[in-house]
Amino acid sequence: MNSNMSRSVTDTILNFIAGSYREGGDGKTFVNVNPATGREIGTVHEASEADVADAVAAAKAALNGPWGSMTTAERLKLISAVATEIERRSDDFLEAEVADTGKPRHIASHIDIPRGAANFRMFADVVATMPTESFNTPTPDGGQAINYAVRKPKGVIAVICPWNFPLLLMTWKVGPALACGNTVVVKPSEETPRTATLLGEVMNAVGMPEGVFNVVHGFGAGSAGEYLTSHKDVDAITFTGETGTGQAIMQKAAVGVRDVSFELGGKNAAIVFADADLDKAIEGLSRSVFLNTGQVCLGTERVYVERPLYDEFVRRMARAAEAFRPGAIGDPAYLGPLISAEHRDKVLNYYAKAIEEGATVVVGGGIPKIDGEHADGFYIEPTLWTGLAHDSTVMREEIFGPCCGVIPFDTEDEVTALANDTAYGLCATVWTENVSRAHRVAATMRVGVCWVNCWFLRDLRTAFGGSGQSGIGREGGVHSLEFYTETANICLKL
Ligand SMILES: O=C(O)C(=O)/C=C/C=C/O
Repeated sequence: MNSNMSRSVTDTILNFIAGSYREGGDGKTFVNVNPATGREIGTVHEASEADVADAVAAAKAALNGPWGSMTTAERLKLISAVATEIERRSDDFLEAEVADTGKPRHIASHIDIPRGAANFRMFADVVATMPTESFNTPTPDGGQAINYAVRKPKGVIAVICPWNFPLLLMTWKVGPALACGNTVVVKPSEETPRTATLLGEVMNAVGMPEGVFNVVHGFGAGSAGEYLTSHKDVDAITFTGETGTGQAIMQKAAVGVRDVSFELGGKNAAIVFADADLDKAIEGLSRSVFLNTGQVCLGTERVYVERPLYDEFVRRMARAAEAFRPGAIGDPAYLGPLISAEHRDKVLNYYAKAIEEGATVVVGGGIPKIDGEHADGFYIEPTLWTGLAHDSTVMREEIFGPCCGVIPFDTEDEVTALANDTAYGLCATVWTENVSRAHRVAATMRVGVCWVNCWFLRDLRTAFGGSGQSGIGREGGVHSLEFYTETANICLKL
């Protein structure tokens, strides 16, 4: 499946069930659009309820078949082979990801695709080296017993993944799920079906038993996502996306008491103290606000700057925002499109709301004028606001676009209260050269991840996830094992 930006024909994107590609049983399809041009470039076949049932049945059969009877070493060898095959086909994954998202090629080639391979390799290592526990237990009769733990796969995992880092976020779940011996049924976002579908070719190429990895397409109510999350043979559900969708999935998971792992929305704060290294803070925050056109769950949308630095910070951040060139494909400063016209309308509504709420638009605020092939792409201006109240809608609700509001503060207590004044709790960044203050303030942030003088620096072994309405559970390193395995204790009387 090779996609290029100026395609005339459209690709056919199929479901992948029990090792084979298939159209949807109900004959339903939906269009796949390239956000950089606004043009249709594919036809996606929706999985019917029967197709989803077939996928779950194939996943269950694999658990009770060749996959379940494989030794850990054999299983991990296959997982590592998947990573190698993704790397061998990185160009195909790059084309597919860029076709679906319109994101700059350097982001997809440096972040999305390498993480696709890393997420498999990482968890093969974790499972291979992860110890369990055992205890020598003196018994009341003066004898001994041994207690030891064993980790078992949970079973069939439903993986519902988002459109902003499609391969990265799907494999961040599929990697540990398979490494721990589970099987998966993946429901990619309807906006970005390509790389998950392409991964099926990789699974077949390495000889993964059929049914271990399945992909079903669909969107909205009464479709694949709903069939999957309510299927009685799905043992657990992992999801990354908006908090509202998470709540709906959680209700489905309650039937049958299935476990969930959620990475949800955020309204991440940055705190910039007057003693911060301003070059570092501007470099880090211009990435955190504008990378992937602000479509990053870990991105920053509210910045608090200590008053003495405030004016200089706003000036420097404005320059950083102006340096981006929406729609200028091939230009190093290229800023990609938002994922869809609907999402751009949502972000534009917040741009209008900001004006209503008294914002000063320092930079941006609208749709850029773009000629030529990308005139109909879903581009938007990178935007910087001052003058917004901390409790304004724009400073409280997740926008998921290339924009942020900047607010001055005077004391450490004031700013930690402001940063924590949110129902979310995904991540935060703190910028200061004062080491004690860095540790102190980072520890007070009610988030899952706090970066100090950096952003999106990822060690895949660390605990990763959100507090409050930003999620449930932690992914990364051994933390993923808590969700993808059931630990059993065996007590043996000697
Ligand atoms: O880096 C990761 O493992 C991860 O999950 C990134 C999430 C980005 C969400 O937008």
